[in-house]
Amino acid sequence: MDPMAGLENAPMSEKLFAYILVNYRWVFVLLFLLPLSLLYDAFFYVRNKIIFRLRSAPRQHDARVKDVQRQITAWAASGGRQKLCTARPGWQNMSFRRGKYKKTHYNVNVNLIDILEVNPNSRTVRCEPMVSMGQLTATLLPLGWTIPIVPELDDLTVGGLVMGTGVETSSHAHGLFQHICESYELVLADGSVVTCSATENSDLFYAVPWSYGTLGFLVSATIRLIPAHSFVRLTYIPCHSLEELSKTFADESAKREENDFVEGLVYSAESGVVMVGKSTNQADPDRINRIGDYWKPWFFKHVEQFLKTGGGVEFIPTRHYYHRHSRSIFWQMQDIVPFGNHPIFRYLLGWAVPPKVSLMKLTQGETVKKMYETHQIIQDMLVPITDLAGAIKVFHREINMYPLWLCPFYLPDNPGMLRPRDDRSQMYVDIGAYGAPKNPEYKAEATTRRLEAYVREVRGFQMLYADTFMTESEFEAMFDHRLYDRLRDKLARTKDAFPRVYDKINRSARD
Ligand SMILES: Cc1cc2nc3c(=O)[nH]c(=O)nc-3n(C[C@H](O)[C@H](O)[C@H](O)COP(=O)(O)OP(=O)(O)OC[C@H]3O[C@@H](n4cnc5c(N)ncnc54)[C@H](O)[C@@H]3O)c2cc1C
Ligand SMILES: NC(=O)C1=CN([C@@H]2O[C@H](COP(=O)(O)OP(=O)(O)OC[C@H]3O[C@@H](n4cnc5c(N)ncnc54)[C@H](OP(=O)(O)O)[C@@H]3O)[C@@H](O)[C@H]2O)C=CC1
Ligand SMILES: CC(C)=CCC[C@@H](C)[C@H]1CC[C@H]2C3=C(CC[C@]12C)[C@@]1(C)CC[C@H](O)C[C@@H]1CC3
Repeated sequence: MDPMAGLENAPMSEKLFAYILVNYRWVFVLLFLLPLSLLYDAFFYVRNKIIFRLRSAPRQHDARVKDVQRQITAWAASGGRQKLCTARPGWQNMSFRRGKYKKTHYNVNVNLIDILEVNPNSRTVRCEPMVSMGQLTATLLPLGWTIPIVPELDDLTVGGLVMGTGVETSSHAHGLFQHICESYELVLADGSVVTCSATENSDLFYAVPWSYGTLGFLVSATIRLIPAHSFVRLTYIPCHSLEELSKTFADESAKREENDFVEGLVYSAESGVVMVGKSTNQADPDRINRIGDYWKPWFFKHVEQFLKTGGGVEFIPTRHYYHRHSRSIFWQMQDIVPFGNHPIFRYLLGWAVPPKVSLMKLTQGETVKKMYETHQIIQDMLVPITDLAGAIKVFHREINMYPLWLCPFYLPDNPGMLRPRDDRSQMYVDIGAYGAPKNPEYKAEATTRRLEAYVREVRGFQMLYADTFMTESEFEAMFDHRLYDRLRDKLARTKDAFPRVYDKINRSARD
């Protein structure tokens, strides 16, 4: 990254400071953020153990819901002039941005952080909204269960994934995070508590995903469980042309019964590796690879080798597979600790990484933030899988940056914000771009706007944790607001209480 960009006329001392901040950020990360991250995790580990022993969470849930209701009553009693949002501070969420609205809206504390019930009979797990993916896999796997989609990264929360979205490499079979949820319990703007599912208050059930907390507060979600296996048998298929890559990826994604996981990493305009996984309890001991062990190379670097060696098969412990990109935060760690994948670093300090995304966000300061805004792209664009090759060409032209993450997902023709092209259930692919574009013409706003226009043209979607530069009418062309608006008209006080989605996610609403 060029730390001097935008500082051409600044005093020398300021330029030097910016240079150190950006290029030697790793010193601060190693000395402060890693120990802080460890302390933070250790605290919650002990806390969860105690709560689990006391079995206290289910008893406390009703009281916690009443507390959310009480806050809404207090808001109404105070005149209800401000709009409502959750009180979760902006630095804690899994996005580069913080909502400016947190400072102006009425903050409702929805601090519900426990797993309420693991029910093997109904094959469901009931979670409060702040339960994280790391917490969920740590709890469920030892019991022999898992949820069908475990979105990576560890700190993603159930609430954020329901109100936003979640996607993972099992999504070609199971859909998005919303599609594995059986019901939601919400506190609405009039203070009432409702439960919704595909058969009860179904309009609300289908309107909640992608509503970004603008229809009500989620206080619990019931999520489907499937049996967990010990290993993922992962086959690496190297591809040496765009045609081969997109065809292999689409063909493997279409095998919804056969393949439990499908993922692609694109390493250049003409090469990539498609990975196909199958859950199993039997592993060939000679081919077990515990990729999550701290001394192991970063996963995306490991996968790249298969382009040269010609493919292979490995057995990866399931939890290691779920969190395979966590240590390297996909490939963002290479910009933060440039020598983070060096064997000496891995053996000495690999056990302490990654630093928490939230703490990096909290401590990044204006200079680093500006560098990321100008020189990095963090985007996920969702397009019909039939457009994959065309989309990779567009990404190559616009950003010329690798790796790109490919994750297929099945989009059923359900009511709600996300209508598949031609109103027909079909396979989509999430193309994730995280890093510094190599195209010298890259301009954050102009380039992202061109990518957004392309995605609208092919009837795709943009993930909204990322920066969006769409106007409101472009946004409404991408997302179907009919059911959402009907619900906002129908549910008492909702329009007064909550902003519209666009008001929360557009670029000017976020710092
Ligand atoms: C029937 C049942 C009821 C429960 N009821 C409650 C309850 O009322 N309240 C409550 O709080 N919890 C409850 N739990 C969940 C319990 O708190 C979990 O065990 C806890 O969330 C994590 O367990 P652990 O770390 O001891 O798991 P372990 O199996 O010991 O952890 C496995 C590994 O995961 C790692 N790990 C642990 N947490 C994380 C994380 N967040 N991110 C990344 N890695 C992690 C650990 O370091 C360890 O290496 C319940 C679980 C069950 C099965
Ligand atoms: N693998 C993946 O699929 C990845 C997904 N993401 C994205 O990250 C986001 C999730 O991150 P996370 O940090 O967990 O969530 P956030 O705190 O970012 O929350 C996302 C949205 O959900 C709303 N929300 C959260 N909890 C509740 C609740 N209990 N009731 C009502 N509204 C709620 C928030 O409202 P408010 O603004 O009022 O707080 C916010 O608008 C999602 O948007 C997801 O798409 C990011 C990386 C990877
Ligand atoms: C798998 C999917 C769908 C998305 C993954 C997105 C993540 C790679 C990004 C989401 C939030 C991003 C942030 C950073 C890195 C990339 C993400 C984790 C930083 C940690 C980069 C360094 C900055 O100083 C702070 C950023 C916070 C958000």
